Parts: sequence; structure tokens; C-alpha cells
Amino acid sequence: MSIFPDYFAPLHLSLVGKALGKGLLELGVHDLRQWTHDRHNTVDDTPYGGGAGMVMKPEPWGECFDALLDGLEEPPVLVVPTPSGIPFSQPIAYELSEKSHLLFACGRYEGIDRRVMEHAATRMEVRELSLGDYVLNGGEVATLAMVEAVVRLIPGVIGNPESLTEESHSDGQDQLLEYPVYTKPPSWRGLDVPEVLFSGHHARIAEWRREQAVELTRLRRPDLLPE
Ligand SMILES: NC(=S)c1ccno1
Repeated sequence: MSIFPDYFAPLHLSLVGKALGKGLLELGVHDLRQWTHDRHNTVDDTPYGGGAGMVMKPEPWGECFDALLDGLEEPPVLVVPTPSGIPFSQPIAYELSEKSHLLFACGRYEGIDRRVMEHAATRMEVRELSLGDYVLNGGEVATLAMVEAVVRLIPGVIGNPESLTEESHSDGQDQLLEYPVYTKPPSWRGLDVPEVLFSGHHARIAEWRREQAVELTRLRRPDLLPE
């Protein structure tokens, strides 16, 4: 749900697009203005208590929920991308990938009237999630990122599911950052591929990759290292 539905055209590309084509998931993009009734399709108003900017009115959201939940066998999960949310993470992506229906509420302006999330919580699970400690102009870009992170975990979307086990933040990597990867040529602009990767000695290669992952994590994300 967004006032800029065209933001989601990229979801018809690449892996998500292929998954849609294979029927592994369905995608609906809903223009919130469809649930306004004035000639200007107004979705915002001035904030109570004063302050800069505008706040998204609750009425269009409520009517949008009514329409989208109508006829659903079970309630969806409402995901609200917001800088004030719980940090989005790979474990949360896995959790969401197992849900049957996700709704993404893309806020704009100074945000969505708080009563929208309070009302939504009476009829579905609500997850206010943040991509990081920075502010975007709206929830659309964050939704694109979250949808990609979630959809790629749906069985059948990624050709080789093994590749999911060795990437950063995966269980197969103990949530460490991913080790460096190389391909041909063996030497490029004076830079050589580490010899161990030519050894054919799988145990040594695995050990080297683990060491690299631990070192990279220690340098960049010591918070991810096991206690
Ligand atoms: N950091 C996130 S998710 C966000 C949403 C809107 N602005 O920032």
C-alpha cells in the first residue's frame, strides 16, 4: 500500500519477477489514494500538537485494510517500514518468508497516524521494522529491500538453496559475514586468487573461508562475533 505504486515496478524483474511468473508468490500493489473520497484524493493533514510537515490520515488506511482483508482465510502480517522500528534482520526475513500473506504499509510525510497501527493490531500482527538508522522519504524503498530479502528465502525462488546457507548472516555461517569469493582469471591486474582455493583440499578451503569470515566480522561487525 503506497501513494507511489510505480515504485514497485522493479519487483517484476529478476528473481522476484521469475518467482511471480512461476506462481511461487503473488504480488498486489495498492494505491492508497484509491480509498480517498475528496476531489484531491487527500491522504495527509497537519499534525495535532503542531510541528513541521504533514501526517498521513487514518481513514484511507482503515478502508484499505477493510478491502484487502476482506475474504482472507487468515489475517496477514502488516509490515510497516519506519526508522523507529525494530531492526530488520535475516532471522526476521526468514520468519516473514514463512507467513502466508504480508501487507506492507509505506508511510510518507512525517509518518502515519499512530491509530492506524493501533487499529491494525486489533485485526492482524503488526511489525514495525527498520532497515537501518537513517531516514528515507518513505517506506517504498525499504519495502522493496524487505520484499527481496524475504522472497529469495521462499523455497524454489533461488535455484541453488545451498547458496543461502553460506551467505552473510546465515545460520550456515553462524551469522558471520561472508568470506571473500573469487573466480577466473587466476591473476587480474597483479592481484592473485589465494593459493588455497586451487588446492582442491576441501577441508583446508573450508578452514580458510571460516578464518576469513571471522576476520572480516571482527573488523567490520564485532557485534556479530559469538560471545
Ligand atoms: N529506515 C527506514 S526502514 C525508513 C523508512 C522510512 N524512512 O526510513
